[in-house]
Amino acid sequence: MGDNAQRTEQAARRIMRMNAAYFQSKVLQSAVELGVFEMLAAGPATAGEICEELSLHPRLTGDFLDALVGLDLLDRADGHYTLAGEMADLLVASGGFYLGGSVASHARKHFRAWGELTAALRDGEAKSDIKGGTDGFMRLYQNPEAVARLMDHMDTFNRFVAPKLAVCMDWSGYRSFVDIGGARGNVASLLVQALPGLTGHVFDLPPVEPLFHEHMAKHGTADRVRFHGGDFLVDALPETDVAIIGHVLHDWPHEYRQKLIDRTYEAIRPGGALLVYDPMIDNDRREADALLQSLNCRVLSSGGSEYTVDEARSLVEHAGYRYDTVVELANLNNDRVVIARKDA
Ligand SMILES: C[S@@+](CC[C@H](N)C(=O)[O-])C[C@H]1O[C@@H](n2cnc3c(N)ncnc32)[C@H](O)[C@@H]1O
Repeated sequence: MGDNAQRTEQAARRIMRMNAAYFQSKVLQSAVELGVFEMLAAGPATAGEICEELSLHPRLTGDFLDALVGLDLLDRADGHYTLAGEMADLLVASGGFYLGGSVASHARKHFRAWGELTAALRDGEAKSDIKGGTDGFMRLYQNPEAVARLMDHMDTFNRFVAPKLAVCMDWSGYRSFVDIGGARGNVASLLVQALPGLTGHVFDLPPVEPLFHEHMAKHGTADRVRFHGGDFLVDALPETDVAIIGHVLHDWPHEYRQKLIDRTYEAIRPGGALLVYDPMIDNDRREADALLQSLNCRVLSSGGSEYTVDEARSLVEHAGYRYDTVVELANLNNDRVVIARKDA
């Protein structure tokens, strides 16, 4: 084959891989939804046993299970399927670190919304039933199953953020922080454990409070972190040395982002700091991951999008902060944290 033909074939292969990348996502999501990993965590099983236990159709079961073997999620020996190791362990709810909540959230919410990307690109509308904003979250909090999925999904990502926030700046002069939109307090809880001198506050919508208390009790941090219920665009934020806003700004249009950052400036004591983290876009707008993440925000919430580091800088400077630095967290979704200072 000539060079040209080879290049064409390689390009075609790349396109076709991209085109069918969702096959893998859907096999993974169905395996989680059907409970394949939970069942095999209890012990090996044959295709027939899995088919019967999970009420699958015999015609599809073999290909489905063997595809999971091909994707290194299951093993097969002597006609019995077992979990393949570390990746499969992350999909078993009773294991330490569980990614199944996040996978389920993608199956139910993200995948449907992304299915309408073409329409969204034309009409600019979010394609999930929860379109973001305070009302969107309040509607979501009426559905306990959806809330549980959202909390699991958020904690999947933020559990790797907290240890990095603990070392991204010198906290020694600070005694308190407030995590604004801090949900059930996972970041706050991990942060007070990493930084023993610190008192934490979480500010979130009132329906989150019971989930917060449950989470603090589970993690033994109830005496170190306090919950404040309210609307962060309207109600007074607690006075603090450090404010954290993570995975929040990308749900909101520019004017609301600015309003929230302005409000933190009022709440932070002179000499304090603001930490903003999100999967920010590089200033050159070339990194595909953050840009795809931005489209994800746009199909899920009206007015949501990722933003560049320069845009974050301009938000904090406009509020009166001194921009300090940006730190790459190199975590699951490549968050960047912008650190801004309020002069003493
Ligand atoms: C995507 S989550 C981010 C959670 C957490 N900061 C993290 O990094 O995983 C957004 C949070 O903002 C909260 N939120 C949304 N609108 C709010 C509002 N108007 N006032 C207070 N909290 C709000 C939601 O309840 C939710 O917990």
